[in-house]
Amino acid sequence: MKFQRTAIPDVVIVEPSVHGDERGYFSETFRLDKLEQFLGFRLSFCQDNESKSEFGVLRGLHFQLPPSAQTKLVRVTEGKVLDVAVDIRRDSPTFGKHVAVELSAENKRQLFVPRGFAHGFVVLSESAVFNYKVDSYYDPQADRGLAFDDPALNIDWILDPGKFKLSEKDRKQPLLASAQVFENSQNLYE
Ligand SMILES: Cc1cn([C@H]2C[C@H](O)[C@@H](COP(=O)(O)OP(=O)(O)O[C@H]3O[C@@H](C)C(=O)[C@@H](O)[C@H]3O)O2)c(=O)[nH]c1=O
Repeated sequence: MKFQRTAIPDVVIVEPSVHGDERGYFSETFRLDKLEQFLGFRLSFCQDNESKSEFGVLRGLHFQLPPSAQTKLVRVTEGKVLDVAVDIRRDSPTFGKHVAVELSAENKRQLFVPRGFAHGFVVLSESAVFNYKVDSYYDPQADRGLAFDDPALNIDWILDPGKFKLSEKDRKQPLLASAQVFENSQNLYE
């Protein structure tokens, strides 16, 4: 299992090892000990999620505010997506910047998205199954979002704008400038 920091170092690409043989392959898709050792802090994932979406579906950008902030470890088990994490920790040198990584069933890559980030993805294949772990339970009161097409974020979502399929909620998410964000990144993992 390999870990690779991205341009925003707190966001990490995880690449599980794949052991192929004549039967197919075997892969450890999650190792808490190795992840914690790489990160240098403890995690406690408590909920697993799965969604399936068709081509052009864009889910995001989403986050939960403290005390329900969520770390996400995300992967794709069918199809291909562009996965995006936006730093919304106001005191961070990369506030408003994002990381975009292609995740697919084929490349088996995972993205570690820490608390303090907004997260979203767009489906680039006919359909995609998206699986992820979170370390805080779903809390609708704390659920917040950001407009995926906020010019201040400048995210290249690859597809033509007319192709996006969004939920009602995601069609009216606020711009970063008016959104409630994470004011203090120091205590996010206390
Ligand atoms: C996220 C979530 C939703 N739900 C319910 C609420 C609603 O009825 C239905 C669909 O919810 P949403 O429209 O919020 O689902 P979705 O747009 O897939 O939301 C997800 O998007 C990605 C990008 C993320 O990063 C996730 O954290 C999550 O916010 O599922 C739960 O019961 N538990 C959950 O953990």
